[in-house]
Amino acid sequence: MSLHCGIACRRKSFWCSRLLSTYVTKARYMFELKEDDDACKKAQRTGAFYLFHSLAPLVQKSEHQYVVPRYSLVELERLLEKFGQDTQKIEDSVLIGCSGQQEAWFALDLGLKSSSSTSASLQKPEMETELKGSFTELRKALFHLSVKDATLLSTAQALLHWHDAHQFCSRSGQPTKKNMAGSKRVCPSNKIIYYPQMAPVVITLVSDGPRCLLVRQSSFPKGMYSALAGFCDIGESLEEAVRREVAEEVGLEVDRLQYSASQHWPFPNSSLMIACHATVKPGQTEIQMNLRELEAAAWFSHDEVATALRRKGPYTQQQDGTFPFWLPPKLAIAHLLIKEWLEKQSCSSLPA
Ligand SMILES: NC(=O)C1=CN([C@@H]2O[C@H](COP(=O)(O)OP(=O)(O)OC[C@H]3O[C@@H](n4cnc5c(N)ncnc54)[C@H](O)[C@@H]3O)[C@@H](O)[C@H]2O)C=CC1
Ligand SMILES: [Mg+2]
Repeated sequence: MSLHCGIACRRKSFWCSRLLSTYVTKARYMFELKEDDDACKKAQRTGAFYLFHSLAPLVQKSEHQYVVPRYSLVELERLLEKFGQDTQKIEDSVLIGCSGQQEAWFALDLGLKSSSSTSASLQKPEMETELKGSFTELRKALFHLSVKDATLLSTAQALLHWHDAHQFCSRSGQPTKKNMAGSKRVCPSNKIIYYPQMAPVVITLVSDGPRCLLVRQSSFPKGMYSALAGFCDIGESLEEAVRREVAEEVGLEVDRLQYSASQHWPFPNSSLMIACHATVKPGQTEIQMNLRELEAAAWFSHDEVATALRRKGPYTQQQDGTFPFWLPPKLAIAHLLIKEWLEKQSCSSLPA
């Protein structure tokens, strides 16, 4: 079936947008902006810009939630001029999304130096005063943002980070040049194209029936446990990665595997988290923890998990010196896996 609606389209666009849903129109508009530098530059005139400094997003802190300010192209140009900067810096911005009304959204880092612009990085404190906000490390800001803003800023930070780390061709050593949208970089000398990358990571909630397995790495905040996670090795299928990670980290063999959902996660670089439920073989539940990877691993009952999910932060040290047992917040896909497991447990314990 043809993707086109069959009606003559006078718009100078790749696609005819009549009769298409808002979602499809948006997807095709994004495609056009990634493919066509002129269209993307034009979209900047009516678009909105999110600002970063050295990969930390600008947020305005209010009592309950952080707000993310956005700027028009004119406001951004004025800001750069005020700080004695070349407006050419705007060419470093990357496309991160668009609204249903085709307002394109961009992200720009004012602190990072790029090979395509000669502008110096801007001073953070002066910018913060001018913008009445603060550039806050994404890890800290993420859980104070709405899900929509958190998702958008995660995408933005991951893309800005990738561009910062891929300014030179790994074959010729020459500076690479980004396209206007930032969906790729090209080496002008040998035409090699570099595309932004994500590393696939499996995250698995292992269950033995009445209990689920949760683990801690020493880098986790005190008291927090999560599902088992690990980067996929090259050449592995999703199923093989889950099996290997569980065996490597806790010395168990998984039996059945059920895919749940996936999520982009900006840390440490940019990962595609693929979340699954798995069960261990009956009677094989003895954990043999890999001490190079984990600090703790244990089986938890339905009630222990339900209590931890209800627990609200801050998770401060208790009188006996320990920290309360708590679980990743809603935004993390680990939270979804744990909640799904709990719900399944509750259903299976209901009288028939
Ligand atoms: N969104 C969520 O709910 C959760 C997300 N995660 C994320 O999953 C990621 C993976 O979990 P880990 O247990 O740390 O993985 P892991 O068990 O594979 O161990 C990490 C080690 O794998 C190696 N490694 C292999 N490929 C790598 C790559 N592409 N990038 C970085 N290191 C690589 C490194 O030696 C690293 O120290 C974490 O970085 C974390 O941010 C973890 C738990 C919950
Ligand atoms: Mg791991």
